[in-house]
Amino acid sequence: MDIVYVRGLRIDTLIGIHDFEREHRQTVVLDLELGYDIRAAAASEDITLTLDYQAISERLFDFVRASEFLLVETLAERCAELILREFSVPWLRLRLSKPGALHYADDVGIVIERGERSG
Ligand SMILES: Nc1nc2c(c(=O)[nH]1)N=C([C@H](O)[C@@H](O)CO)CN2
Repeated sequence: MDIVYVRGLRIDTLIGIHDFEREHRQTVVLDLELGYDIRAAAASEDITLTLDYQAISERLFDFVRASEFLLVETLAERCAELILREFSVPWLRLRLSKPGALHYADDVGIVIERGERSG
């Protein structure tokens, strides 16, 4: 299985468990690895036969900036569900980073894998 990836997708959103986080937007950063067989697209040059990373990025941008979750776990899971459902992706690895969360840490976040990875 080949991988189509997006790295460093920055989106401002409301996320966090503390009161101050419910009033001030923060930046989250998404890194995506999406499993797909890209051979048909490579043979035909037909974008409809692969994953359009621009379409996926723009859809996630709209979803995340409108969200107001408490936990990074919840946002990551909802993003993964959306990609699997709307873009027929069989497998993905998603890293959700919240770089401004802790002033004494460079970055915090979560990495999840969903779906079935074959070949
Ligand atoms: N596993 C998690 N731990 C914490 C989260 C989270 O979303 N998942 N969130 C917070 C706070 O919102 C922090 O990001 C800001 O102070 C703490 N722990």
